[in-house]
Amino acid sequence: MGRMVDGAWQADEGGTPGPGGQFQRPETRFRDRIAPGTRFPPEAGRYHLYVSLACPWAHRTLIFRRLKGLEGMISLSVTHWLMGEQGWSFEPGEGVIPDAVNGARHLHEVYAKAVPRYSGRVTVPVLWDRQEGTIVNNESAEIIRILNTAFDGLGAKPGDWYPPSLRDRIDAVNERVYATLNNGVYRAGFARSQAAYEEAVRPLFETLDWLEERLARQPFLCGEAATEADWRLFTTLIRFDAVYHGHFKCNLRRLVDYPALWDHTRSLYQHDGVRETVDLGHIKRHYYMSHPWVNPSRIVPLGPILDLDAPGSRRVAPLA
Ligand SMILES: N[C@@H](CCC(=O)N[C@@H](CS)C(=O)NCC(=O)O)C(=O)O
Repeated sequence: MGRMVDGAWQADEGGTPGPGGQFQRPETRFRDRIAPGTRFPPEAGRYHLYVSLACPWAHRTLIFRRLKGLEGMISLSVTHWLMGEQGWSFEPGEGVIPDAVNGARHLHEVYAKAVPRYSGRVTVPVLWDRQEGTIVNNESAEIIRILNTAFDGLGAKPGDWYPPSLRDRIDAVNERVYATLNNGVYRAGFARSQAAYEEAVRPLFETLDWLEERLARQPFLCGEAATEADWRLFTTLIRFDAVYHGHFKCNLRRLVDYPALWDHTRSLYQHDGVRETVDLGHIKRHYYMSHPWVNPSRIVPLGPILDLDAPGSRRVAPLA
């Protein structure tokens, strides 16, 4: 891992822990929107998405690109699974899509093109604008909102995954799921003290219990329709038994031990085109090989065996 300081790459070991050994996630830097009449108007063929198939935050944006049928309008690069000394790269490998826009070998070159003296972390996802030659946004929560509506006038697939009538409910679920689960798995896995680890794992499983109870009563997190909140949960849960349970020590229970959550995960996985966005090979190799301070042998476990194709019972559709 590493970071940029004044436009130059510097290797490090995954950020600075807090005083109690807690993992601290830094703020993202590029926060613009795509909207008519702005510096970044909606246009087919203008924007490019950089993702890693391993990363749950980038995975959200890949899913929204698919849900909204934007493959023909927004081009894609996929990094190599290994995040090594130089950070994310486009070294050849199975599933890697090289950077045809900027010709970068490493993602940090893309950040340096946007801001030559950039200081900060070099993360995926990145939404790039070919015309201005810069980064529009590198915050997944915002990129999925952009993809959800910005291209609707240009022929994106209909469907609002963040409908006004459900926003309060979606925001409330997102807040808890982000703090204790999406980011909670990292707080557990990157903790540098026993106390920091336990402080992360206990609320994480309280949230899983709370979600299980909710999904036993209703098909989706905010009621009868699937929403953004379900997709934000999905990208963490699809990685749960394969990496967070072992590599990040989130092991009080497995996802498959929660019948409703496991059914919900499979239902989303089986929704139109979503399984093609899931690459457990990239996911497992990335985590087990990229964090040598967590897994010094870099051995990638063979299991678990997961039957993701066992039929899920929920009919995934946004609010009509
Ligand atoms: N807030 C960002 C977080 C993205 C993020 O942390 N991505 C990780 C991969 S899972 C990354 O690229 N980390 C590299 C680093 O921190 O150096 C988002 O949600 O878009």
